[in-house]
Amino acid sequence: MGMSVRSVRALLSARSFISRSCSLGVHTGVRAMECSKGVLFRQLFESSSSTYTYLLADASSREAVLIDPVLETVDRDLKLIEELRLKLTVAANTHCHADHVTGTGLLKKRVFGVKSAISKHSGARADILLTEGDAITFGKYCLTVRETPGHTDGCMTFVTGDETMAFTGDALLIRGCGRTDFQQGCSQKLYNSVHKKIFTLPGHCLIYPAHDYKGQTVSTVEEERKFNPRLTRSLEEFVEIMKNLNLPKPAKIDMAVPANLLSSGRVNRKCRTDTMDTQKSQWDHRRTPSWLTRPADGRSSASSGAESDSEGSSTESERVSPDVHPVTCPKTRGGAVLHPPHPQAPPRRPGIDTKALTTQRRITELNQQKEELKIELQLEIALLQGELQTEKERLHKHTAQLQTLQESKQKLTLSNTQQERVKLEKERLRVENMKTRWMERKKLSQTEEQTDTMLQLQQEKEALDSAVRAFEDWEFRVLEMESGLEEEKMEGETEREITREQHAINSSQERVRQLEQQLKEMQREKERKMSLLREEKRELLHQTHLILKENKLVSDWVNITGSASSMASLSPQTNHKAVQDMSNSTRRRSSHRKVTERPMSVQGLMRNPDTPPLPHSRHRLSNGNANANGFHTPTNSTCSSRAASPSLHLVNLVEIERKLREAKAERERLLKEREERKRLTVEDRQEEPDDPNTHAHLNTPAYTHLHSQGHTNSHSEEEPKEIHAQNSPEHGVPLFLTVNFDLRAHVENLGHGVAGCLGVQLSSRRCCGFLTKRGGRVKTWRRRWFLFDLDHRRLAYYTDQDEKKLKGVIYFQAIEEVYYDHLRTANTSPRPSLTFCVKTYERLFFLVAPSAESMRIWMDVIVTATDEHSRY
Ligand SMILES: N[C@@H](CCC(=O)N[C@@H](CSS)C(=O)NCC(=O)O)C(=O)O
Repeated sequence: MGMSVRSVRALLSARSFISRSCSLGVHTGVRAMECSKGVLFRQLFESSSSTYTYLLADASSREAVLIDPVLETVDRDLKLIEELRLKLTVAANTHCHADHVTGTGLLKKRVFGVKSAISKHSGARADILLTEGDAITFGKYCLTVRETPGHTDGCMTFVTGDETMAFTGDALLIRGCGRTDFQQGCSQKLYNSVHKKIFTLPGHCLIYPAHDYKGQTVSTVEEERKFNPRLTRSLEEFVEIMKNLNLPKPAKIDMAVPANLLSSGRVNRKCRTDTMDTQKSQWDHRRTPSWLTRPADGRSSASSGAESDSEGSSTESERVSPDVHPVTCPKTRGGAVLHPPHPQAPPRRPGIDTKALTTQRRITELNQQKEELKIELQLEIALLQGELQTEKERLHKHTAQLQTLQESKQKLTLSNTQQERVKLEKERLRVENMKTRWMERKKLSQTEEQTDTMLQLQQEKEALDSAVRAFEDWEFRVLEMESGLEEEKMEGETEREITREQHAINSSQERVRQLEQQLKEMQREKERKMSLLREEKRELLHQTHLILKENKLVSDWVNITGSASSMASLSPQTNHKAVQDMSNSTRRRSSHRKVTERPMSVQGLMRNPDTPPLPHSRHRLSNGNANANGFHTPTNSTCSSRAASPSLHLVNLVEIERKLREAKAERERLLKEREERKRLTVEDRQEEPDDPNTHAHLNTPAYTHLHSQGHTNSHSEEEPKEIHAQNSPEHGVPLFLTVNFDLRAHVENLGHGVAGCLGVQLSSRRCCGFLTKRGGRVKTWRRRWFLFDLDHRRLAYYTDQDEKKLKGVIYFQAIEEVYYDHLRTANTSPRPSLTFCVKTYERLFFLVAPSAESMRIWMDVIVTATDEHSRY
C-alpha cells in the first residue's frame, strides 16, 4: 500500500501532519475539510447512538483511516470512501464501545486489506493492537496514540502529528466525558488521563469526541480546560459528579460489548487458550506492520501484530532456526507439546516420534481451529444479532408509525363527518326556525293586510328559500361525504402513507424472519462444526494413545530383534534385492531419504500408477531399510498420511503384534537370502573373472559421482548398480540430486525465456525473486523475497532482497506438490491468474508471481525439488 515504516520521532519532528492553515484557518467546525495538498477530513454521524465516525486521508496518496466506524453506517462510509477515491487501510477504534457495534469487522470483510486497530488493553481482537506512542500512518501523515483510560481500560486518544486535532473517543466529550460506571470505568483514571494526556495538548488543538448528544460537533483543548463542567473541578469533586450521573445503561450494551470484543479481526494470541510456541511468539514480537510505527526504544511490541499472525501457522520449518533440520530436531520445531514420554518407554524412534508429533500437532491445530472457528462464528452470530436488532427496531418504528397514521385517519374521518354533521344540524335548526318564524308572520299578516308587511314577508320568504337551498346543498355534500366519496379524497394521502408503512412493515417482518432463520442456521452450523472438531480431536487423542502404545511395541520389537541399528544395518543392496517386487516409486522415495520423515500423501499414492498393492508386512520391512521404523511407509495402514481418514489410524493392537511377528520372520528370511546371494556372487566371480559386463556400471557418471564420495567402498558389489538407479532422473529422485544438475540450464531447456523474465533471477544453483505469499492462519498477502537454494535444499523466504530477515523455510523434502491454483482456492488472491500452490506435507502455500512467465519458471523450479517430478 506504499506505507512506510518510519520512526515516530522522525515523523513527529520532520513535518507537520496537517498544515496549520488547513486545520485552523479553513476548519470552522463544519464537518468537512479538504486541503488541496493536505489531509482530507470528514466528520460523519450515526444518529441512533449519536456516534461520530471520522475519516482522515492523505489527499495525495489517497490512503485513509477511519476512526470509530459504526456497523449500521458502513455502507454510507464505504460509499463516501469510494466517491472520494480513497484507499482505506486502517479502521481504528478509540475503545471497545458499549453502545453500538463497531463497523470494523464488516469493513474488513468488504474491503480487501483493511486492518483493524484497537488498544491492546481493550481485550478486543484486532489486526493491530495499539499501545502508547504508536503511530498509525496514512500516506505521509500519521495519528499518534495516547492511552487515555478511565471510561474503559483500553481508551485511546488519536492525535494528529502536528497536534492540531485530537480524537478523544469517550474519554473527553464536549463539555462532558465518558461515564465510568461499567467496563472497567474508573473516574480517577479518567481524570488523570484527560488532564495529563489531553489538556496538555496545545490550547488550539481541536477536540473531536466519539459522541455528542446535544448537537455539538467540535471543541478545543482550551475551551474544555475552561468550560468543561466536570473536568474543571478537583479530582474529588469529579469523582463525586461521576458517581451521581445516574445515566441509563446503554440500550445495546449486552450485545455490543461481546460483538466488539470479537468483531475486528484476528485473534489476540494472548487470549488463546491453546499452547503457543514461545520461540515463535518471540519471533513475532519483533514484527510490526508497516502502517504502524513504534517508538524506537522497542518497548512496545506488537503482541499480535498483523504479520505475526499472518504467518503464524507456517510449517514447522518456518519457525525453526534455519540451521535446525526439522527432522533431526522435531521438538524444537513446532512448539507442539508432546505427551511426556512414558516413564518406562524405551528411547523414541524417529518415525514414531514424527507420527506422534504429527498427531499432536494436528490436535494443537484443531484446538486453534476450534478456537478461531468459535470466535468467527460468534462474531457472525453477533453481527446477525446486531442486524436483527436493528431490523426489529425498524419494524417497531414502522409499526408505531402505522398505528399513528391509522389513529389519525380514524380521527380525521370521525372529526370531518361528525363536525360537518353537527354544523349541518345547526343549520337545519336555523333554517327551521326561520321557516317557523316566517309562517307565524305570515299568519299575522293575513289579518293586517298591510302593503309593507307583505313586502317584508316576500323578502323573508326569499331569504328562507335560499337558506333552505343552501342547507339542502350542504346536506347533500355531507351525505356524500358520509357515503365515503369525499372521505377518500381527503384521506387519500393518509392511505398512501399507511400503505407505505404496511409495505415497510411487511418487508421488515420478512427480513426479521430471514435473519432469525439465518441466526438459527448459524447457531446450528456452529454446533455442527464444533462437534465435528470435537469428534476429530477425540479421535486424534485416541490415535495418539495408540501411537504411544505402538511406540512401545516397536521398542519391544527392537528389543526382540536387536538394536535399532540392526534394521538400518541391512545393506541397501540386500534390501533392494529383497524388494524387487516393489514399485519403483516406493524405492525411489526411500532411496534418497535416509529417514522418511513424512508419509506419502494418499493423493500421491493414488496418482502414482506404479504403486502396486503390496502385502503389508513385506512392504513395511522393505521400507524399513530407509525408514528404520517400518511403520511410516506409504502403504502402512496403521499410519498413512494425515490426508487419510482418522478412522484408518484406529489400529488393532493385536494386528500390530501379529505383523511384528511377521516382520521379524521376514527379516530373518531376508538375512538368509542375503547370505545366500553373497555366497553365489563370490562363486560367480570366481568363475567369470574377466566378464566386462560385471563392472560396466561402475563407469557411469552417477556411480563415479557417488564413488568419489566414498559410497562404494563400504558396500558390496551390487550397490553401485543401485546407486546408479537412484541417481538417474528417470528413476524419480529429485532432479536436483542428479549429477551436474544445472538449474538454470534445466529451466531453459524446458523452454522458458529466463533471460527475458523480469522478477526471477536464476543461476545454476539458485532461483530468487519476489513472490506474494498468503499467510498461514490469518490470510493476509505479503510480498516476500523467495530463494530456492539447491545447496541448502530449501525454499526460504525473507522480508526483503537483502536476505537478512528470514521469515520461513520450506525444506525440499517437505514439498509434495506444485500446482497452478486453477480452482481459485486462494479466493482472496490479489492476482488469481498468477497464483500457484506449493503443497508440503504440513501446509498449502499460496504464492503469487509477478508475471505469468515468472510463475511458470517458479513452478518448474520448485518441482525439481520434489521426487514426484517424474509424474509431470
Ligand atoms: N443513551 C445511549 C447511551 C448514552 C451513554 O451512556 N453514553 C456514554 C458513551 S457511549 S458508552 C457516555 O459515556 N455518556 C456520558 C454522558 O455524560 O452522557 C444508549 O442507550 O446507547
